[in-house]
Amino acid sequence: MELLIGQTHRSMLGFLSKHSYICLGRHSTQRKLFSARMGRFHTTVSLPNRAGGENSTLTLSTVGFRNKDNMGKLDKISHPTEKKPLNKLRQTGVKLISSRVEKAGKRTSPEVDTTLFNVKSFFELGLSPLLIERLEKEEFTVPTDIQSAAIPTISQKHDVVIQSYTGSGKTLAYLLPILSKVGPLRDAVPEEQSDMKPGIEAVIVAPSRELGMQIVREVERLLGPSYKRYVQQLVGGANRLRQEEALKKNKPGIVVGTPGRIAEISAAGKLHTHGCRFLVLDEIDQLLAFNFREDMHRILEHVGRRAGKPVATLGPPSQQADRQIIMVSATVPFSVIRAAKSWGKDPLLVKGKSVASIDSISLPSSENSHPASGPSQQPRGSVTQVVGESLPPALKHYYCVAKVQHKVDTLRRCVYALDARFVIVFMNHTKQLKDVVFKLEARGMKAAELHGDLGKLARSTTLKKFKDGEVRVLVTNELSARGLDVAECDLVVNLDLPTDSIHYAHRAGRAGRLGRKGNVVTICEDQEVFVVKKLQRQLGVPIPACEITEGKLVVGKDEEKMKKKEAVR
Ligand SMILES: Nc1ncnc2c1ncn2[C@@H]1O[C@H](COP(=O)(O)OP(=O)(O)OP(=O)(O)O)[C@@H](O)[C@H]1O
Repeated sequence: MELLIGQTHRSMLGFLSKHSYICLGRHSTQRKLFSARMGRFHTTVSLPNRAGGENSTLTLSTVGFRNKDNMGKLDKISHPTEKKPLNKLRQTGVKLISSRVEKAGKRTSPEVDTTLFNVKSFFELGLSPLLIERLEKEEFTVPTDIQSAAIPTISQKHDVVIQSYTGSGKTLAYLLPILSKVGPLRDAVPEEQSDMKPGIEAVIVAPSRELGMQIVREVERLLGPSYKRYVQQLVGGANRLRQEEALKKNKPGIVVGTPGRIAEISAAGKLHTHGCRFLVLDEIDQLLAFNFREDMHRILEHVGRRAGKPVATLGPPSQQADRQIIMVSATVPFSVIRAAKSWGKDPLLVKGKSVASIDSISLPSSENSHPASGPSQQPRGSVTQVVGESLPPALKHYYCVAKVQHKVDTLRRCVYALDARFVIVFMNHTKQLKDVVFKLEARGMKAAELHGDLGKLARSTTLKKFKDGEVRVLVTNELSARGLDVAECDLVVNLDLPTDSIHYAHRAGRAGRLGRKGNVVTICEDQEVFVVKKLQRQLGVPIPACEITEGKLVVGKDEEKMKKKEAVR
């Protein structure tokens, strides 16, 4: 068992405190953010954005950083309170304050003003009125932290990496600013542009069909029943001809798909994305994996590429395209930072309630030695964050020692002990899933398997049954670890150990979504306990031992006693 990421990410604990926090604005003028709740404007200092010119560089002086010495200066440019109509709200800026700044050879302590990220309604984020209406209809009222920070940043046309824990609402964080700019719910456009048929305006790439389909459903939900056809799925495993026909007939503005299928249809000349404005790479760290390399190359070369210019003449990858690139994941290793530096223009890292310049993040020397030309390498063992930050705060973690022949029974007793209703069980080998399902069903527990070898229909039927509560235990492999959103999932069980803490985090994150309570139980053999201990150290969350006694999950103080008890079973 290889656990690779611990040392490096521990050394990166202070990473965010090392780089600059800066202020953004739509134009290079001062911006005001209306806070309906506070009933006043906040002043922000602006950052030259992409629209403002490609040569504009981010320097601390151009962005008006705030430290203890210049705080007074910033305060002096505050403006009187005043209520503004909705169109003024679209001028909303995102405030980024220097956290640590070299000044006279001395570093000042971090000072991050997060007031602008504390908005209490989507209305305050400057989204289009039609989209706000749709959000209200769908009962989305309060933005999550990551949405409050990411939406204005993306609206300001910045290339971004969005990092926030699993189940924190990252999908809407990028969908809303996109739908505010393209499609039937967008902001009003100048009359001369209103008749233009723009073609594909946003390409969203996800590493699995399930995640792709889930994103499609989220877009459809936002668009409402009348405009569903504005989004088209291009996932593998589905009929390609039908997808191509739908592209021709419906002329969608947004496509969502897996790298292979998007690249395939694009190579066949059936998908025209040169004019595309947004490229979203969801679960970016997984999309950088070797198996996606060729397809990702094609996508990056073609989506939003300036028409008529061969790639070779366009210079570095970041200057080859007019698109805005948005990369998203709960876990952001250095490979993602490297990709963002290479493909983005002055990219920003939006993380929780803060925004920072990615260009100011220095990569370890081994990472710098890789040419930043594409997603060819997937450096492991380095992350820009404590992986524990990608875990929902309300999740509880335990491990339970069991002999291999008792694992399924322990699982069953664990489900009863926690009275869990929606259980996702992770295993490493597809062949063993069926056996576990068989054993659970034999003991009267409704279970089903989900893995990549099943056809698309079987996969979606199983998933639907699970979401509808017809199946209590979903036995699956790594396929379901990324992005799968079953809101009610209250228990995740690792029946096999995950390969590292990043995999642990994504598996665990299927439970405890959007602030809900949830449990993660790792069932392992005695000789595997040291791996759990290592995961615990790397994740920075307690994973105490537990046992199932008399129908209850008992958290053990005396771990040795528990191991001995299991040994005599
Ligand atoms: N502002 C909101 N109000 C209510 N529900 C929301 C809001 N934002 C998102 N949600 C819901 O929260 C759930 C989780 O969101 P989402 O799947 O985007 O999380 P995520 O951060 O992308 O997770 P992961 O990292 O696991 O992919 C979804 O069901 C989504 O519809």
